[in-house]
Amino acid sequence: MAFLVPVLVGAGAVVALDRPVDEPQVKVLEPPTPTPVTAPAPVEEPTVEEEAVVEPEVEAEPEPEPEPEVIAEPEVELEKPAPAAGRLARLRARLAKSNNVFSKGLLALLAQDDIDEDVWDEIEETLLMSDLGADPAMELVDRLKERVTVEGTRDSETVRAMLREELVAMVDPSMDRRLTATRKDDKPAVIMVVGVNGVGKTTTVGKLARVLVAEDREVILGAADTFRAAAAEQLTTWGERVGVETVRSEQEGADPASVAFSAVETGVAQEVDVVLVDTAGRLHSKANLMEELGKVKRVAEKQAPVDEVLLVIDATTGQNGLAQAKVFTEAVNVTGIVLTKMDGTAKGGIVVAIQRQLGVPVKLIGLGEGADDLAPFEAETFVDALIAS
Ligand SMILES: Nc1nc2c(ncn2[C@@H]2O[C@H](COP(=O)(O)OP(=O)(O)OP(=O)(O)O)[C@@H](O)[C@H]2O)c(=O)[nH]1
Repeated sequence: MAFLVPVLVGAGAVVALDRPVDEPQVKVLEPPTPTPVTAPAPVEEPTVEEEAVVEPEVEAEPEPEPEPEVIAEPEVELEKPAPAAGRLARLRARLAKSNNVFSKGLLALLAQDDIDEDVWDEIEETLLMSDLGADPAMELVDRLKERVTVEGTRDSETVRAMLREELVAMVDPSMDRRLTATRKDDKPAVIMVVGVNGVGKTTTVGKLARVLVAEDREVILGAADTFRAAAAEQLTTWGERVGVETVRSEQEGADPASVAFSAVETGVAQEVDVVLVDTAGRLHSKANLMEELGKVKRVAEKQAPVDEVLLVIDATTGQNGLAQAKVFTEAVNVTGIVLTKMDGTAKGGIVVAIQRQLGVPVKLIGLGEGADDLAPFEAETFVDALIAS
């Protein structure tokens, strides 16, 4: 399945820049400085008498030849991000902890000759520990029970194939996980990234910019996280590494909606493909902060429609993260989930739980702190990684 519609440039895509690399990469929003209006000085026509008293012209010293101006070309080494296609397969080893639960734990239990009720309980418990959620865990146990009865004797390959089939069905390959990242109606695609504190929003925006650059898209970043002082700097650095401009405000605590507006405005003017807007982490329990998120979206939409609102969830927070997520889906129309920190958790089942409870597909997963450790989510590749031997 293609990750982004409709153009997918494969490996080795050249990073396209629409301006020379020595231009400043940061657009800083500053109050406009009033331009003093000065009347042009009247040009006086010289009179004839005046002309008569003009001293004979002394030959002026020849002006020294100006030194040719040397423009220092800053050494901007642009990085070439890894292509997005096939990333999940390449990073599958990062799911080692989840793999331990499914492949080592679950498969061993299922491969036993006699699976009695105690073993089925243990299977269900293992599924619950992976954060699959109570209903899906029960459903899966029922499906497996049914199949084990029908299949009779089972070798480990049959069991693996059976579990794979059932898990893939639960992760649901039919969900539309494509990310809108294509211009339409002469406007850039706009993607907003939201979530609670510290889940990895800024990092995700930076990594996503690289995914898009790897696909030859032109991107603008908007640092609408005006709450955390370092966030704009962090985002700017991510952008600079791949030649992407960041629109930000130098004023701490500036109105995030106005930064988002300016970022989209810049994106429209520069005719880029995608504007990525980072927002501040906020507690789902703070109604005013959730309202602010709605405002950021509305104000940005005065320039161009927001196509995607990606909710970032830290996979290690499990079911607690789910409760937070619900509030976000009520405040803004969340179109996709980014599950971060999947490299550090055994709770791979959270993918199913989130999709079931929120009705929103997981579109991307974070598998590490490295710049290219963000992968488009693919149901089958994900399940294969979980049950790999
Ligand atoms: N291991 C791992 N760490 C990650 C991943 N994604 C992000 N992180 C780390 O999580 C930490 C927080 O990331 P940020 O991007 O600053 O989080 P944020 O949501 O923007 O934070 P606030 O703006 O304070 O809400 C950083 O140390 C990231 O490197 C991931 O997929 N795996």
